[in-house]
Amino acid sequence: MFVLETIVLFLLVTCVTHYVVFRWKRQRLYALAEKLPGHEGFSIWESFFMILTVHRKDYITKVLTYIKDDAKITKIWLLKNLVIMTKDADFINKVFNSQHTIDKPELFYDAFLVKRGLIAINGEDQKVHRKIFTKSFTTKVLQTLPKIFDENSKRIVKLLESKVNCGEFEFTDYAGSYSFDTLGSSNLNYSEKDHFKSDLFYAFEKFSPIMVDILPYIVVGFTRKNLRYINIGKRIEEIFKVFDNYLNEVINNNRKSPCKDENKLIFSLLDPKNGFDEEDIRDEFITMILGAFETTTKIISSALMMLGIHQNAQHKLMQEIEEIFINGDDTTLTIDFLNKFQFMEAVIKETMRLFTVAPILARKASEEVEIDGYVIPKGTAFLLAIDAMHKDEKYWGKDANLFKPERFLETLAYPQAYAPFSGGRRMCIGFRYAMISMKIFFINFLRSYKVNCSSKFEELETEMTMTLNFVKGYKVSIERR
Ligand code: HEM
Repeated sequence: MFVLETIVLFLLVTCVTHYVVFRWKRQRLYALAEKLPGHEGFSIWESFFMILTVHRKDYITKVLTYIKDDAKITKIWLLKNLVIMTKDADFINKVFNSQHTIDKPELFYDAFLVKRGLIAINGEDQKVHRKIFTKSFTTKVLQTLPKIFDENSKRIVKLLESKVNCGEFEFTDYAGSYSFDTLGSSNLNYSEKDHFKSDLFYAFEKFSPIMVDILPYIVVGFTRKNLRYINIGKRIEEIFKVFDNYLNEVINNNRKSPCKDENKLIFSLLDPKNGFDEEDIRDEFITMILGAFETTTKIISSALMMLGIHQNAQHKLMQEIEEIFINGDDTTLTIDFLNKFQFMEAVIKETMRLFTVAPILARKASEEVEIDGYVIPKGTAFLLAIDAMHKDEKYWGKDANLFKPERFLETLAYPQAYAPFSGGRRMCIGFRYAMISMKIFFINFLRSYKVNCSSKFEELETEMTMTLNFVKGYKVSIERR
């Protein structure tokens, strides 16, 4: 009996000591958090309760419902983590541009499972990786892309012939194949194979929903290693097997006939001078495809749905395309030539505003930092609600929820309220690349086909996971011009 009492007492004293030390070490965090506006009583138990009761698919949406409309920022506690949420354009831009909020919080980004990839990597390593990859996205390099993208898009346009007058079909299969091919043939040297609905294509398609599924596990401290024993972890391992097989194939091919173009990402990844180890190479390879694949695919597909629904916008865009080509312009696709398509650019920008493919971005305070008069404790995570900012009437007017590309032909009242590619030092490295690839796709596609969509704009339902998706898919029908 005495032994049992001693053990219980010992455990009790250990727990209390741990708790007291834990609280003591975080004194300043609690003191500063106290002064921040927001949800006061979100205890550890409530956080657990939310994780257990909310469907994973609605996890992010649920957290965002705590954003207070009348406050610039709203704090919540997610377990032991202090999180600040905001949809305020000025605050968001200050976070983008502060040198103390460049890092990404592991709390959310560990779910990407690519710790060494540019999307999740932090600190000095981020600067080194970003510098190395920037040379693949310079204007000089981008100028070589239109020719490659022209060929890629013409292949997809040809593939689409089988869908003419065949009713509605899922467009992301085709847009996805295009996004895949463009990256493969321009930067990653995996173009020899046709990736239309290949294993690799499907592995990437499955990867994004899985990241949301594992988010609650990551928040409570699971890693890829200990997830392995449960079903979801097994699914992850299967996907990574496909990634690894493919990467090995690419590496072996490049060893046999090494890529000589030092501006290509694959060259930088495999160049011993850059000192990337196996994990760096794998995580960057996946990051680049992940960064380019789903984003470009979803924006191309949503923009075509918008054109199918808003036939007047499609008509206006066709007029622009015809005028530019008929006016005797050089039809060699160059960046200067693409810059002439102003209405097309407006359509793409409006689509990215309404259907922000990365609806929430996150950052972490690597130091204690003052932003807009609030002192934010070191380690705080920021959830930046870009999608909500993009639809806020305060910035976009009463018609904020309507598809109106023309607004981008005028000077925006609040340009800082638009950030589909994020901002500051972590802004999308491929944003110009993406615009070139999307414009070329639309030129070749729209010169061949008219697009229709039977969905009603007001009835389109979206769901917010790591990315924003249409619940019923991206369905359009096409007819020949
Ligand atoms: C419509 C197309 C695209 C959209 C809307 C988009 C959007 C974004 C956003 C919002 C971020 C910031 C993510 C964050 O802060 O967590 C990002 C980062 C990134 N994107 Fe894109 N992206 C697009 C296309 C591309 C393409 C084509 C590539 C590559 C060729 C690419 C590669 C990356 C990479 C590597 C990052 C991480 C950058 C860093 O943290 O330093 N993206 N993208």
